[in-house]
Amino acid sequence: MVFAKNDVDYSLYLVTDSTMLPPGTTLCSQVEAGLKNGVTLVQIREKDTETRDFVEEALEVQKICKKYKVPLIINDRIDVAMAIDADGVHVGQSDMPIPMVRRLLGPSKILGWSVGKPSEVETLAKWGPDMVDYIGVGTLFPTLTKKNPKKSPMGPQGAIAVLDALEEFKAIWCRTVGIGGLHPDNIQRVICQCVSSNGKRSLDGISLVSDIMAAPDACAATKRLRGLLDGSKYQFVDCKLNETFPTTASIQSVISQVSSNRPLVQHITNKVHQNFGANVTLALGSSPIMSEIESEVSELARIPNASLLLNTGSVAPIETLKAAINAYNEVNRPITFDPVGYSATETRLCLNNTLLTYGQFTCIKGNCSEILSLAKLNKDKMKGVDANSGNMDINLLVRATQIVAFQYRTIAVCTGEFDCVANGIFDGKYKLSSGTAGITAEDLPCMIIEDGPIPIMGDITASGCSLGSTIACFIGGLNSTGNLFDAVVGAVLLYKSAGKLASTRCQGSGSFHVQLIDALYQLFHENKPESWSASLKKFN
Ligand SMILES: Cc1ncc(COP(=O)(O)OP(=O)(O)O)c(N)n1
Ligand SMILES: Cc1ncsc1CCOP(=O)(O)O
Ligand SMILES: [Mg+2]
Repeated sequence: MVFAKNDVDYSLYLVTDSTMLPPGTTLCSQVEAGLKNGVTLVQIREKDTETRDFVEEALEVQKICKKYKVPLIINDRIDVAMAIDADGVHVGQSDMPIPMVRRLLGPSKILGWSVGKPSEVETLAKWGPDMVDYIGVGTLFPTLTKKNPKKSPMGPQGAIAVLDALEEFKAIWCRTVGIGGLHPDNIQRVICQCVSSNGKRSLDGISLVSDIMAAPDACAATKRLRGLLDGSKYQFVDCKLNETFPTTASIQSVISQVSSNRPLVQHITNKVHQNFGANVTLALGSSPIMSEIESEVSELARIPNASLLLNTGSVAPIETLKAAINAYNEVNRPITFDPVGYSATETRLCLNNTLLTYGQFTCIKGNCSEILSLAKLNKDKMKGVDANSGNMDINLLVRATQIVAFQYRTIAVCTGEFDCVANGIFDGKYKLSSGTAGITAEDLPCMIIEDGPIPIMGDITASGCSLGSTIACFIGGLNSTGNLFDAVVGAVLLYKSAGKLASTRCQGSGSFHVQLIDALYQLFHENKPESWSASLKKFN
């Protein structure tokens, strides 16, 4: 049986490994369970098996694949593939060179290549459409299955760079599967986020080993994976995610919800911000808890209207941060991420990037330097953690905010003399292969909030961090019918107006701290956004 290459379904690609079989299962029983429940492509990968045994196993698996009319790919071993007339081969960067493999296999067989960086895409594009049919993009996340991996995990952002390269070098024919550490808790996020910048391409599927091969119930495991792939809606917070633009009326509704729901806002933040953040949270009718205790994050996340603010100014142990992200993602509660000093040092860059690949954030906020760095649009290296405000070009900042929102599938906030808020959530929708149907970052809804310069805002500590507290209160306090974009824009509008009001009432930076809390308290409890001083306008 020869499979037409355009008919290959890459959506759920099982790679075998008989070293992790649970008791009472066999290589063939796990493969058949997968095929019965939605596996669409199989690769036999037996790294430590003698050739004779490998051939016999491959023939057994081939029989089952034929029964379900699913192609069988052989890992590494071109000789075995030819010997049993398999449907294709997968090789990596250190295996036999692709042109040789293609010459041995002939033009009709499926040929897959492991790709981890754009330069490898450039090579396959130069070879043209008769060489590589699909690429395994990874390793996405840490995994114990592949021994001594040569590269560190690339995360969704690394996969986006590969997808962008396929578009840049016009390898339109080439299909893609993500691989490495893929499990139900990250698959939807990967498909959602891994979209090329031109919006035209997302992964064609996911490839995995242990989630099925090590599953005591491979049928159930496969059914769960199939459901995630076909779900097409990643609801990572339990709020309405539509694309309407915020108004003062909708912001008034948000404040009413926050006031009645009194959200619990867990702060994992820097020491300087803790006290002020707690007082800002209280002023906004919410309940702060400054906890960095790993063992209680799951319990806190399950409290009604719980909301997490993760500020990496001075960090809790990374395992605590990861546990918190997991806990809030698991129960679909919002996380506001403030990557303080994002790329100011290698340490902060590594920490923040690790966390950014680790979970889904409802809102990512930063000053203009941090957002420009996140969007890879920063010209000079960040210095310290202060915003390099200067006379920034509004178009550049809006573009950067939209790129961050698009790439992290989040609501991005860029703070400075004027604030930008862009909505990259796409209503939680995702689709294999065709990305966002051509919608790009610059198409994202973006709001500008202005109230003129408030220089004294930069003369106190934790003013930027406390906008994070405000956002966390607003998105945490929403009803399930609440609108996230309204909530984040409302938080920014309130904070900017309160800052302006406080600056007119204070005698210096000491009293500004107090006046800012009073102004937040007053504007929140009055709840008359139409009378606030800051202006709200659509950018596009
Ligand atoms: C679908 C898919 N993607 C990547 C790999 C890894 O192949 P390779 O880099 O050759 O490493 P080994 O699998 O040979 O250890 C794969 N096998 N399948
Ligand atoms: C073969 C391979 N190539 C890159 S990661 C990997 C193993 C993936 O295994 P798992 O799905 O169990 O993480
Ligand atoms: Mg290999």
